[in-house]
Amino acid sequence: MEILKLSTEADVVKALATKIQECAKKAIEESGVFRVGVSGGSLVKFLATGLPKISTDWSKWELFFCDERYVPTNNPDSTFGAYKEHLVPSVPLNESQFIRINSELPLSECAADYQNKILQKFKSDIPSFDLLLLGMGPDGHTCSLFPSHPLLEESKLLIAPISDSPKPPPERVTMTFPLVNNSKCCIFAMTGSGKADMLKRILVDREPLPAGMVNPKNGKLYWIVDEAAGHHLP
Ligand SMILES: O=C1O[C@H](COP(=O)(O)O)[C@@H](O)[C@H](O)[C@H]1O
Repeated sequence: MEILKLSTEADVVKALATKIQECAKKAIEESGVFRVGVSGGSLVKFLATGLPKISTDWSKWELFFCDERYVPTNNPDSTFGAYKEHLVPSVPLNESQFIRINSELPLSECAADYQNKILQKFKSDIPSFDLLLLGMGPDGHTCSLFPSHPLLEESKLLIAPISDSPKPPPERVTMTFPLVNNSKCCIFAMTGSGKADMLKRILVDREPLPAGMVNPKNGKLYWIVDEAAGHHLP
């Protein structure tokens, strides 16, 4: 694990974009495709600001969702909707490069359908994403994996439905730890003092909270934080 503590949010955005560019280059050279999982929340703004400045073969990108809210794309809570509005207009990505949930299916079918879409792309039992871009809520959740929730123990499903998310909206689909921790690289990016206490609990006190359970077994893990978020970190 590597922690990059940088001065400002602009520095975080730049360092994040650089790491993504490196990961994409490596993946495209090795396999001709870059498969990346994205999260929602504040990460959307970081990517919409940083990614237009990188150099990459955008046609080789396939984008998946670490978690997605079970709402139609035109709902303000939709993570795909946020990328469609804030990222897609600024980079040469087509909407078809985003592998999305079908929110017209019942929730549990929607999760199973999304898992199948991922399995078909990877053609392996437990896919290994080139990169997962993760956020952390002030309660320590990542993806839609919340503290003390039974989904933290999920061992069979790679993509699970959740209907009792403590953060609205309550219905979502999410990657589970067997999938997250099989990725080649995970990067957390966060800024602001609202994350500082939880970062200390996870990275210094090592409390077993969801974001602290991200630990790719054969991959790399980076935390990129600004001075305010990393206030309690050495
Ligand atoms: O609800 C969610 O929250 C987390 C954290 O969001 P942030 O705004 O605090 O960065 C996000 O990573 C996740 O994808 C999203 O569904």
